[in-house]
Amino acid sequence: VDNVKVKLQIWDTAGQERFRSVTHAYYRDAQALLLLYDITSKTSFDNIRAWLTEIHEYAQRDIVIMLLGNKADMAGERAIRRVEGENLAREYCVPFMETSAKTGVNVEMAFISVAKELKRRSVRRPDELTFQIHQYVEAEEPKLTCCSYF
Ligand SMILES: Nc1nc2c(ncn2[C@@H]2O[C@H](COP(=O)(O)OP(=O)(O)OP(=O)(O)O)[C@@H](O)[C@H]2O)c(=O)[nH]1
Repeated sequence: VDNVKVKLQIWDTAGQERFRSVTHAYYRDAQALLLLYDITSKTSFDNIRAWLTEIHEYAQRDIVIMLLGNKADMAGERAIRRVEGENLAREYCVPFMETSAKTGVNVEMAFISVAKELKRRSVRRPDELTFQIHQYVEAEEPKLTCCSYF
């Protein structure tokens, strides 16, 4: 990323409620979290609030979080409007985008955004323009604004 090597070790944790007690161990020391819901599933969207509350409690305070509405390729079966994802993200002050693991849309963008933000936090030169994940994502997703939940 911008001539700096950023190595990501990616863990895919179980989203199901019955594994909730063990997932703390996975993200307790994580530097970044991609929190996904399925745009065709209201239940998965509704679960995001519980995840965000839990992350707030157990994760590192300066964790980089990104909310992703996945299965964007299934717009015909959409249960959650894009604006609902945007509003939730705004409420918790996290960047948001819709992705598709099937078509790949925004997948690279999501990882690059996180990598850039992690790089910004670890490498700071006085003359360097400060990268801000929200500004970077907002350039792509102009409707986002930020507050300070995390
Ligand atoms: N059409 C479509 N299907 C997807 C997409 N992403 C995942 N799927 C499908 O959705 C199903 C569930 O995907 P998983 O990756 O197992 O979901 P998960 O959230 O990791 O599941 P848990 O680990 O149980 O929490 C699989 O059948 C995937 O092929 C997507 O972007 N588009």
